[in-house]
Amino acid sequence: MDNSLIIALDFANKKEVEQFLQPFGDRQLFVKVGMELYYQEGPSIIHLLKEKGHRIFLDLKLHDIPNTVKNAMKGLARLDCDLVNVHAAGGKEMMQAALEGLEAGTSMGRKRPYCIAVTQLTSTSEEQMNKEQLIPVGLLDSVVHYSVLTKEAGLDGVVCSAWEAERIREKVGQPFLTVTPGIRMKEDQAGDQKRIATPNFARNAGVSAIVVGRSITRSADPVQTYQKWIEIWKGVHS
Ligand SMILES: O=C(O)c1cc(=O)[nH]c(=O)n1[C@@H]1O[C@H](COP(=O)(O)O)[C@@H](O)[C@H]1O
Repeated sequence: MDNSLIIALDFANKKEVEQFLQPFGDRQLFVKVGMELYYQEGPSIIHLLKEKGHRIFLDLKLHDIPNTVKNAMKGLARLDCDLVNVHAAGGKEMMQAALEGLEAGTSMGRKRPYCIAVTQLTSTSEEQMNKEQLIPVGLLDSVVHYSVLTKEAGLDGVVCSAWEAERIREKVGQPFLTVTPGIRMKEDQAGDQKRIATPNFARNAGVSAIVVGRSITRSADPVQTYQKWIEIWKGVHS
């Protein structure tokens, strides 16, 4: 998992995914399938990506009562992805249930997928969190609090912004994954993301993996853009 650049395949259907991946040839990538794509294509998109040898983060952000999450995770485990996630706001019992489900659904002899929890979405600002969620603390404190809860539930790490990763490591220790979306080059549009950081910043903050969507998928030459991102992320141009 460490030092991965995960490409968010936020596309409407399988055809768009194939068009995007075609110029990458046989190159094996770490890709993320989120709700936009999974709700349209279902398990078949996972089978297709696995056949091509890609590693997969299945990002469905489960958040429901523990029993429902447990049974849903049991089914998702059978897809044999590398990484899945839940919302930490669902609580410790729900997160423990997610793990139980994953373990129950993982075939004998296989390793269960890593399971991480979303703390505060990278599209959330401190002001929004205070006013809309009525959480009366600083955003960093909320993210660290959810990270501690996630660790106590036995999960493998969190989704957070690069700004919180160092503090989480100090508080929670290792091993604990910090997977960070909201990554942008200086010249990129932030769009709906509020807590953004550059790949250089993320690397210096010691995050485990970055998630990059539109900066690569919507670029004029995705293969070249991906290559540029990889070089910066891996520190070739640092
Ligand atoms: O769980 C996620 O992957 C996720 C959590 C979060 O807090 N913020 C976030 O942006 N994401 C996902 O990461 C991707 C970011 O995409 P871009 O903003 O296009 O780079 C999207 O697929 C989001 O669904």
